[in-house]
Amino acid sequence: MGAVIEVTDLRRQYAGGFEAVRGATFSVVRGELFALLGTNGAGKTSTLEVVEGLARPSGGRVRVLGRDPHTDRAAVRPRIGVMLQQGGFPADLTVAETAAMWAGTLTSPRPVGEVLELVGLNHRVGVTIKQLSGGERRRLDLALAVLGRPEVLFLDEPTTGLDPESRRDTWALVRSLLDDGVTVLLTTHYLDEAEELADRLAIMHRGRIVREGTVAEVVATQPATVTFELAPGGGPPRLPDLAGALVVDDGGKVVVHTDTLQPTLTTLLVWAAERGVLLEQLAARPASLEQAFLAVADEADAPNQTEVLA
Ligand SMILES: Nc1ncnc2c1ncn2[C@@H]1O[C@H](COP(=O)(O)OP(=O)(O)OP(=O)(O)O)[C@@H](O)[C@H]1O
Repeated sequence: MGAVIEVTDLRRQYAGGFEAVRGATFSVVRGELFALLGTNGAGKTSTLEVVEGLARPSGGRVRVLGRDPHTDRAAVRPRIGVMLQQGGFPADLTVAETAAMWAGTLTSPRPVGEVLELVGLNHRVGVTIKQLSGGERRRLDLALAVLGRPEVLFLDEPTTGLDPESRRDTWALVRSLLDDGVTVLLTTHYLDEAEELADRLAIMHRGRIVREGTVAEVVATQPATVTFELAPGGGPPRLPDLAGALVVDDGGKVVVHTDTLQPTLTTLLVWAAERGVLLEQLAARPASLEQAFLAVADEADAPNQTEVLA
C-alpha cells in the first residue's frame, strides 16, 4: 500500500536561525492513524504545519497524496482537513453561521447539521463563538476539519480541554473516519489517546524522532516490572538469581525491572513454590507508553540518536 503522507529528512528553521525540526522521517499509509508525541517544544506543530502545506520546509521532502502540499497547495487543500491548535473564527458569528460560511468554501461539504451532530454541537447552533466553552470550540474546530469529507485529516491536540466523555466521543468519531479509509496525522499530549487510536506513533525530542513504531514496539524498549512483598522478619530475603535489576527496600518490598518478563516470573514462582514463600501483592506489569515517553525525555540530546523500530 502506498504512503499517503511521506516525510523524508524534514527540516524546519525559523527566521533567526533556530532549527525546530532536525531531520524527521516517517510515512503514513491510507486508513492509518499516526501519532506524533513529544515534550513541549519538541517540534510536533512545526512538523505538522509543513505537512499541512502551511509552511515551507527548509530541508527534506514532504508528499501528501503524492504531491508537495506547499507548492501544490491548490490540488492538495481540497482533499485534506486541518484542525489547528487554535481555530480563530470570528467571535460574533454563531456556530451555524460559522459552519455554513466554512461549508461555502468547500466543493462537496457534508450537510452542516450532520457534522454538528457528529461532534455533539447540534444543540448549540444559535450560540456565538465567543459564548462557547473551550471544549465546545475544540469540537467546532473538529467539525469544520471534517466538513469537506477529507481523505487526510490533521489533528493538532484535538481533545485538549475536553471533558472525559467528549474525549471519548471524539475518539469514536476519529475511529469511524479511520474505518472509512481516512488517513490521520495526530499530535497529542495524552498518552492514553495515542494508545487508544494510534496504529503507529513517533516520539519527537528536540526536533528529532527518537522512537517510532507501534505502541507495543515503542513500549518494548522499556523493561517490565515485577513487584511483591516478603513477610516481615526472617532476616534479609535470599532471592533467586533473577535476570534484571533488583531492588529490595527496608520494608521487604521487592521491585524487579526485567527485559525478560516471563522467564523472570517463572524463576520467581518456582523459587517461591519450592520454599513455600508467600509473595504478597505480587504484580507483573509490562512497561507503559508513559514510561517509554519519560525515558525519552530523560535521554541526552545526542546527535544521530535515532531508534527506529518499525
Ligand atoms: N515562529 C517561531 N519562531 C521561532 N521559533 C519558533 C516559532 N514557532 C515555534 N518555535 C520554536 O520551535 C520549537 C518547536 O515548537 P513546536 O510548536 O513545533 O513544538 P511542539 O512539539 O508542537 O510543542 P507543544 O507540545 O508545546 O505544542 C520550540 O522551541 C518553539 O519555541
